[in-house]
Amino acid sequence: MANLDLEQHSSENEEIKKKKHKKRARDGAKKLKQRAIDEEEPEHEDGDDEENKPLIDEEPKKKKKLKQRGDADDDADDEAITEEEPKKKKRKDEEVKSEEEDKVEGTSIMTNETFESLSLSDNTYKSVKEMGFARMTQIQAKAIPPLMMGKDVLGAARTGSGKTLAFLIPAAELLYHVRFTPRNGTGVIVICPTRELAIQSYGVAKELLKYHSQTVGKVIGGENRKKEAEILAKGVNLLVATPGRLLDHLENTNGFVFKNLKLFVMDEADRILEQNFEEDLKKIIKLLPKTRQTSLFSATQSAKVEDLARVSLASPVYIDVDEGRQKVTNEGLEQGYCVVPSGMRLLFLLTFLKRFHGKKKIMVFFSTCKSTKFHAELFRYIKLDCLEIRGGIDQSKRTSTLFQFKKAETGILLCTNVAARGLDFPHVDWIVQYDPPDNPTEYIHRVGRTARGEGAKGKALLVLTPDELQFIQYLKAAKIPVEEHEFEEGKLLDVKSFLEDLISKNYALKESAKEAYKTYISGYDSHSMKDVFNVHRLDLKEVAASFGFSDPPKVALKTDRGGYKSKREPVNKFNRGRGGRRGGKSKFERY
Ligand SMILES: Nc1ncnc2c1ncn2[C@@H]1O[C@H](COP(=O)(O)OP(=O)(O)OP(=O)(O)O)[C@@H](O)[C@H]1O
Repeated sequence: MANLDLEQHSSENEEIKKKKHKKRARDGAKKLKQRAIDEEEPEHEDGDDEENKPLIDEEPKKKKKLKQRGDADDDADDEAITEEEPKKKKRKDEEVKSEEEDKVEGTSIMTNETFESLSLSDNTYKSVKEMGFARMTQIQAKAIPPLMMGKDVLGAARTGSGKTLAFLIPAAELLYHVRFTPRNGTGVIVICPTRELAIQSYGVAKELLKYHSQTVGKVIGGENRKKEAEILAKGVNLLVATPGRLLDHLENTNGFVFKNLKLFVMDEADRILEQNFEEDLKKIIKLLPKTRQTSLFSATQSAKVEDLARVSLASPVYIDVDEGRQKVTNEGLEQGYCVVPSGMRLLFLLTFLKRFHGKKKIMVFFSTCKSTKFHAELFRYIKLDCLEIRGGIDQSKRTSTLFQFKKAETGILLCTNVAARGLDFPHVDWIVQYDPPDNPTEYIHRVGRTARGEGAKGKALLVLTPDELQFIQYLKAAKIPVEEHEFEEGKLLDVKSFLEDLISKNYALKESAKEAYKTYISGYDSHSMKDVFNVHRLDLKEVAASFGFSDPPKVALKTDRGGYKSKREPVNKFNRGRGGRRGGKSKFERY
């Protein structure tokens, strides 16, 4: 690798920095070390000490310029950064403000149409009312009537805009009107790409059907297959499933009655059609009764979804709520990016999380399971509480974490893309993409975990290395507004040598860091946008530093040295302006 000069340069800088911040280095390491030992140490108030000062300039560069000229309303923004008032009250004010702004701009996800106007059955209407919803979102107003008329629908609407009820309300009405009983078996199947999303949609379906006599169930990977088979044999009228487990039951569970299926729904259809599920889906569709209603929903669409729609939907109604919008992400979402040299990434993340720990609700995305695992282990070791959702964790633990983070007012969730789609965690303050997404589509889904629902607000931060900066052009081309935040290197926690020392001496952490380092590189190698994320441009010494190593560890790296091809998806009606490209086939399982 031709990085010798850079390495030398960075080590010289390191020396200068070390001297300059010698005292702070000692203090910082001491503090962190102390916290690792002493759990009882109280949290500092915002701004009380060095390490709690904002790491990044939380105002995007552009806004700052405006403010200097006196054009911007600066107080509101400053408040958002140094908020002292209770979180709930602040949210309410923000929601009211955002709703007003949305109305002016005509970009609200809400309509003035009411659920009452739909002439729903009393039992469905009662549940919707109890959920606290009176007016419909745009996708609900547009999709529910045709679905209730028995039409096939291909529906696209931005993240957090109420797609779940858009397909579940017609499903509940259908089962009610055809008087499904457990003896009739399954009348509606909803498939979801992840287990957590299936669990969540099952929860919404149960709530919606709680006054109906029809039964609701779920079959998902990682749960007890035999128990599921017994429940299916008793008759599940509305079934929520992940593709692999559904196929397994369709093929092997004798008592599973699906010959009466009336409606088949694919949530996050574009994700389901990606490589891991496409084969399963083809087999599932072959096994299901041909005369049925079908609908596909997602915030982002792909050419494959269009192809599937062409072959499996009969005269479908195409609904694209956001067509023609100037941006594809939510109004209440403030999106920024930070350029952080590879070797400083870990310190950056640690400093960021320490600042907001106990005050904000934060999701941090990593590219691989092993990297998520390592960071969770490291953070817990140094008493920075966090939760994790990723592959390789027992499903019951994943499920309890899902509900724990849903309920939490504040907290940190480290996760892979397994949490990128569809999950509805209330009031997430920050989405941090520590490892960049594979493409703009994945970016949209990740940031869609915040600013969800009517008038909600949230912030998103993308961490890029200087070599990855070109990704911003792709985001802008996909109508995703991101602005740069400056961060001050001098505000990083000066605990580099403390972490290196810790990791070199703690066997378990060291092994975990090695695995994380290895999979980070192989994951990087499997990026579909090779022009932006080129594994050959990685400086391994710097990468190693971001896993707490002073030198790259000796691990066997399985990277493709044979050159790269960019797998771009042709732009089509549904991906135009919504990411525009889809992740190519991954050689490595990234979550
Ligand atoms: N009519 C409504 N009025 C107000 N809030 C609603 C309404 N319908 C749904 N919501 C709320 O909006 C949030 C987002 O809904 P939902 O999870 O269905 O979004 P989604 O469009 O499926 O998002 P994603 O694309 O991320 O899967 C949920 O908290 C839901 O309870």
